[in-house]
Amino acid sequence: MISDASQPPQGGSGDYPDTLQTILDSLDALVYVSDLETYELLYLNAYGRQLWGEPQGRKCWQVLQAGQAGPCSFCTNDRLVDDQGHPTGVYVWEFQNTDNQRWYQCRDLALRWTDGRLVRLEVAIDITDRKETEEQLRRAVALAEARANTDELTGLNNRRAFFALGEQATQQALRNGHPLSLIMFDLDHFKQINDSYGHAIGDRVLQNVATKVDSMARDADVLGRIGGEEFAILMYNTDTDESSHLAERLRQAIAASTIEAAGQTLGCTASFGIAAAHGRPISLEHLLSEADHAMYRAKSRGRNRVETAGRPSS
Ligand SMILES: Nc1nc2c(ncn2[C@@H]2O[C@H](COP(=O)(O)OP(=O)(O)OP(=O)(O)O)[C@@H](O)[C@H]2O)c(=O)[nH]1
Repeated sequence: MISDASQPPQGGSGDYPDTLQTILDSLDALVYVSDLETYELLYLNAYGRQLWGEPQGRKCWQVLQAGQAGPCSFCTNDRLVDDQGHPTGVYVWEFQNTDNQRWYQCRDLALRWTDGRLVRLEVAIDITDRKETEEQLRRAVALAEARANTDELTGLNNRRAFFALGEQATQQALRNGHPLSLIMFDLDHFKQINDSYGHAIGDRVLQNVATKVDSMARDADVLGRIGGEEFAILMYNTDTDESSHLAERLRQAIAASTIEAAGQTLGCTASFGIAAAHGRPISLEHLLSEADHAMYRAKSRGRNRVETAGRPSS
């Protein structure tokens, strides 16, 4: 349409056929034309003039964007022509305007202007509302996913997430021939805390323990609350010496840690079981079962201790 015009329109002047001018000016979309080489803004419809004023021979990056000292780094001009300088067709993209911060879906096209030079025609519609809805949806999905994987009380991975992440880490360790070990622990006589002080205070004890685990484990470890008062730490690339060391430090930290509740200072201890893959093609399930047996050995040998699968008790 525009390339057929006898004169390039000059942003609302009367030298363009009235009806076409009216159509362009009544669009709820930005339409502009700029010189592909010099960036001079040759045409701006009413939508654009209302937002950015008259072009007055200025360049597109001076009028339509903010803070540009030269052609915009995100300019799509080079996508609109091929190596020989021939127009390549419509290029569609989405972009947040640097001046008014609105999001636009832009349809860009190189074409010959009335005087033969190559120009860029852009038709851009405001998609800010759609972008905001998409962003809200993305956040809601991320939140729902996080909630589905997180233990509400402690903020650690829940059992489901622990197994999902743990399975990945186990497979990876087996594939790469890396050591893998697992610490499991269960609070001692926790029922007594609930029975004596109530469930809410029991919850605070669980939160306190979770905070300790979280602060002492490494970022790469997979932590989880896998049962009521049962926790697990899967340690990638770690042998039993290292996991025993962490378990012992954790045991001591939990035993030394207290909370103030009901006018009293409350503490608890935990019993630990450790198992390691030792290069065996072992499943996470199997590893957990070995750690569980070791943990029950710790319970039966007096609690508040660490036992390792396949090693005699010390
Ligand atoms: N406060 C609270 N208690 C929980 C939660 N989940 C499980 N429990 C309690 O944890 C207690 C576990 O009791 P038991 O399995 O008998 O174990 P225990 O008393 O710790 O004894 P041992 O494991 O043998 O040392 C029960 O009283 C459960 O109600 C929870 O989310 N919050």
